[in-house]
Amino acid sequence: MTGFSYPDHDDDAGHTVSSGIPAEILEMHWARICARLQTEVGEVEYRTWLKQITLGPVDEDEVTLFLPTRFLRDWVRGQYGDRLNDLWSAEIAAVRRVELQVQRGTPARAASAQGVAVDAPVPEPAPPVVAEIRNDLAAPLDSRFTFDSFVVGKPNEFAYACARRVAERPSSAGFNPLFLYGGVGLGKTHLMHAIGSELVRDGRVSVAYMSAEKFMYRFIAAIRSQSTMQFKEQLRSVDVLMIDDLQFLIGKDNTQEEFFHTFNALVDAGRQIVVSADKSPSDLSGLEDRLRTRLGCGMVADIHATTFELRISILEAKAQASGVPVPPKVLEFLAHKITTNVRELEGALNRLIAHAQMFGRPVTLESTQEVLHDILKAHDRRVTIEEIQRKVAEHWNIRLTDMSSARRSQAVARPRQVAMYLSKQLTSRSLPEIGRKFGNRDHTTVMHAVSRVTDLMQLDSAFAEDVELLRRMLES
Ligand SMILES: Nc1ncnc2c1ncn2[C@@H]1O[C@H](COP(=O)(O)OP(=O)(O)OP(=O)(O)O)[C@@H](O)[C@H]1O
Repeated sequence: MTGFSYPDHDDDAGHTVSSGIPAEILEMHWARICARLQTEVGEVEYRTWLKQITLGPVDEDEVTLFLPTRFLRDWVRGQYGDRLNDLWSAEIAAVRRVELQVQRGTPARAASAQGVAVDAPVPEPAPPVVAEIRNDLAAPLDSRFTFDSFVVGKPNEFAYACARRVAERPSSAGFNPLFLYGGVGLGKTHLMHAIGSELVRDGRVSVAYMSAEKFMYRFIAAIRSQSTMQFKEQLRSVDVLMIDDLQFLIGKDNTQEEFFHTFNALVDAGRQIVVSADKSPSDLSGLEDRLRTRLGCGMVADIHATTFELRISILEAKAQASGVPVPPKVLEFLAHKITTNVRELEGALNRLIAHAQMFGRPVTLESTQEVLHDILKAHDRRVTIEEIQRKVAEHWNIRLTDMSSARRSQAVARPRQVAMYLSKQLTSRSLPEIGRKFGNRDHTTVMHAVSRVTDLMQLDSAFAEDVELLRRMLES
């Protein structure tokens, strides 16, 4: 498949001259790539590392990007080199290589939340870093998104099993189309790329993966260049068509219509379709009924919100892959704090790891709070006594009802005292109010709990660490 093509053009803007692509169009592509990266890695991660890239010359099949220091160049290459390649070639199919170069004078901003500057003396430009772009699909697949790197847990095991099944036996009855849906950053794209990579690796079938947005742009470009027949033929010649983020087609009636026909042609010819969206087919109310009906008649698999256990497993896997030791308490802390989205969780861990590597210091709970100060703040909320009770009960594995029960065994009484202590520390509730929330206990019981926990924390460092961890998790 090919991407956009541009007529020859004499550019007069000067700084980003390419072979035939107007400078303003290049800037538009670059802006779109930046916006995509920003969504993928999160605002903070983006501002810390990626915003410092500037667009250099674009030449035939090669894009040059500038960074202000060698450190940043190496970091961006290591963490985002493949992604930049993929995104550029998805924008302009002719692009084969992305070079990352150090250039004096490009803006060096703070590299960490603490404002540690990285604009140390800029070394002579190193030889350009060249990464090859794979050109086997409509949009290249991200080589990081494989089945092996996907961590499976209760919330995603069904979707994972369906994806594996399609990768093993595309077009099986009951699995066509495969419709994956779920909230933002929960792994839909990851699974689609994993299916694609698996099929392409075996060389069994031809696969085309693209976002619904890209599908629309290509369709419009084909109409403009009067090559819709060619576009249709190309699409209908693949064995597996994967369209990501289908909700983008809501309200785009002509593109929906085209997709519907492509869909029918492929399924009728026994080809596999994989689609992702943020909602189930029946809830995608802006899509035409007939399309929704067809989308829902294969296998529909929901990726649910992550659980604490899954977040821990994902963090463990990613920390291990990085080679930087991250203490379990830090992983627990992150998994408690960042609950919405795996992308953000991953971004936070990457930042910690980068910080540890940059300064040669181990990752600790303290450094985590410092380095992720802004992210944690964004996830902060007012803590309630109920929440404290729940977290403490979870931590020591007791029943929530024991927070207000009359049971006095130490296994129950101690966590209850900790919950009272934390309620005093973290909320503005009075002692009698706290007492009432713990089974109508007297305020003197709460006072006793506070002083008992304070004493114990001084005597027993492991206990103190547990309480401290809980406090950090709950703190706003
Ligand atoms: N179960 C998982 N195991 C490992 N990594 C995961 C898992 N789930 C998500 N991720 C990672 O989280 C990030 C976001 O995932 P992905 O882009 O697939 O989400 P998405 O559901 O497609 O989001 P969006 O709705 O924004 O398109 C990726 O880096 C992905 O590798």
